[in-house]
Amino acid sequence: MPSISLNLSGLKARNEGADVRHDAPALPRSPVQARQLSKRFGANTILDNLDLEIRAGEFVALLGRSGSGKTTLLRALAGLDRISSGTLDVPQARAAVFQEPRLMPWKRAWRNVTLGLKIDQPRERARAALEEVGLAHRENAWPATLSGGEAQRVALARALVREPQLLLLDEPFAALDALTRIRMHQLILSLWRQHRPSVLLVTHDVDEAVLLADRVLVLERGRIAADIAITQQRPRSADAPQFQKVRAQLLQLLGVELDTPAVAPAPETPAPIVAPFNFSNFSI
Ligand SMILES: Nc1ncnc2c1ncn2[C@@H]1O[C@H](COP(=O)(O)OP(=O)(O)OP(=O)(O)O)[C@@H](O)[C@H]1O
Repeated sequence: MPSISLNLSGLKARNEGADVRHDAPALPRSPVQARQLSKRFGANTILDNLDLEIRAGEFVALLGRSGSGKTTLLRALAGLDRISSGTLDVPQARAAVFQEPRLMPWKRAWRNVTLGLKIDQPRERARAALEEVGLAHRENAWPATLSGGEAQRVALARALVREPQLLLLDEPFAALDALTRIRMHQLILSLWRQHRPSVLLVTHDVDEAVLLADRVLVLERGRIAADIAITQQRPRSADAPQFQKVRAQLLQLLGVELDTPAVAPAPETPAPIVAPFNFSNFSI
């Protein structure tokens, strides 16, 4: 699998120009391999000698408290930011979708899909990608006329048209309403099944992670603190005991106290009207 190998252990390695190579390894390798990866902003170490591997076609979700460095890691994998030290192997063919669709408002939907690409028959390719996300009929729409979900599907089509081996998703469903989010979950799973890229999904939503991923990672203090395989068959029900067990485990890892009363209030005490804790759609 073609990959760029970046050895960015400081300025020296970069200046020597020996840090980018195209590998043709004898053994099949995981498309994403990070070893001892660190990212510092000034005196702040955000990623601290982190090791990460994502196998071909694997769907991985990344959870972590706010500020734990999830986006920093995703941006490094996307090649948007340089790492401070360590090694990082990522496929050349990669694409990212963010919480905001980031469409150019002065370009029609289909032009946004192929923006920056030098390809034959761009319009046909854009149309095919838009069709995959159910938006072929909106190919001529201006971004301002699209709903939030539609705009996010255009962003997804823009990623798909690049035929990524690695698809990076940074909370792409967070700004959508609950119903649209459910539809987007179904869409992303069906696209993943069809194209089989490796996926890294950054999310705050524990349920979303358990619903979609093969593996859920928890980022803490700059490293992967937990790596949990989700073995439940898809489609997954959030009501299944298996689902609830993993959810509880992840919430505990994320430091969320589940404050459920062990004993019902005595009958003579006026019971406060409190809605039962609803695990569904719990996010951090
Ligand atoms: N360009 C930057 N310059 C300085 N500090 C930064 C920069 N980008 C991120 N940081 C810091 O790195 C830390 C991690 O940020 P990051 O956005 O990766 O966290 P996150 O886990 O994605 O957070 P959230 O869940 O709230 O989106 C934060 O303390 C942030 O302030």
